[in-house]
Amino acid sequence: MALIKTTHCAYFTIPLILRGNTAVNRTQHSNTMKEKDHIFAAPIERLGDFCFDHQVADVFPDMIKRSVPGYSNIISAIGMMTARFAQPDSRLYDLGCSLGAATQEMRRNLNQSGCRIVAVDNSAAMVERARNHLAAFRSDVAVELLEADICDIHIENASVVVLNFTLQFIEPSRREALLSNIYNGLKPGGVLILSEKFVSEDNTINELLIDLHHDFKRANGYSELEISQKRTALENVLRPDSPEQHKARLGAIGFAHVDMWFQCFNFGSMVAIK
Ligand SMILES: Nc1ncnc2c1ncn2[C@@H]1O[C@H](C[S@+](CC[C@H]([NH3+])C(=O)[O-])CC(=O)[O-])[C@@H](O)[C@H]1O
Ligand SMILES: O=C(O)C(=O)Cc1ccccc1
Repeated sequence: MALIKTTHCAYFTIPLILRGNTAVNRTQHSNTMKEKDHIFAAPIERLGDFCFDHQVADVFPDMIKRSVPGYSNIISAIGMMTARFAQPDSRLYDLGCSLGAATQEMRRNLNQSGCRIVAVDNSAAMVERARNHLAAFRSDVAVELLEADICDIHIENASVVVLNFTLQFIEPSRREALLSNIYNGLKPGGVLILSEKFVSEDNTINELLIDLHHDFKRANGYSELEISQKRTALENVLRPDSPEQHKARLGAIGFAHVDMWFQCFNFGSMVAIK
């Protein structure tokens, strides 16, 4: 198999996508939402850091479904929590919205008047596709889609804030300020839904959960090469905290109630209420 050289991004310069054994020119495929993730299928000679570029955005629904245990359950529960926690005339935030899966579920379940959803991502490729994706559904709920760094936006009048597998990509030294900004922008009784990949503080359990996650990926058709190359590409950019670290930080910021509501292997979701 041919080696694919890259520069900064793990796959930045790859001109082709692979479908089974066939290399296909990307421009022939406009139906990006149905692309299968083969990004790490071929050996990559100089593996750079993982980033959310056009290549990832094109395969993202397939990638996240096959890589994150519980992802679709979490998206459904975000809808359920929206129905419970949304307050009239408030804002709902989807921070690191990617293609807008959580935004769309919030929108479908919103049962209060005068609300607006603010969906934010700093990847131009994601925002472009999210705009098309969200435009495909009929809804009376206003959605503001911003291409911005979630650390730079002002959060206000919020009843629901979603960080669905986004905080893990934020520089660790900036996480506390971001969460404080969210806390300050939440109304009393408002909720933060925080989904993350976790590291376990017990080494044996940590290794077990990582192995089980890799089994999950194997069961979803990823090869050993795909698993190991993606793992390397993610090393410097996805830095997980432990559930204990998350709980302590959210409590110290001021959240009145914090707990894990879902966990599968080393992935899970927490709820924090102001
Ligand atoms: N500083 C930042 N500012 C804005 N966006 C950022 C930043 N850093 C990373 N992102 C964005 O956060 C998203 C993380 S994916 C979220 C899935 C989605 N929530 C979903 O429910 O489908 C999770 C994953 O791929 O594991 C990407 O779209 C990044 O561009
Ligand atoms: O695939 C992984 O190993 C993950 O940790 C999840 C993931 C999913 C999509 C983009 C980046 C990481």
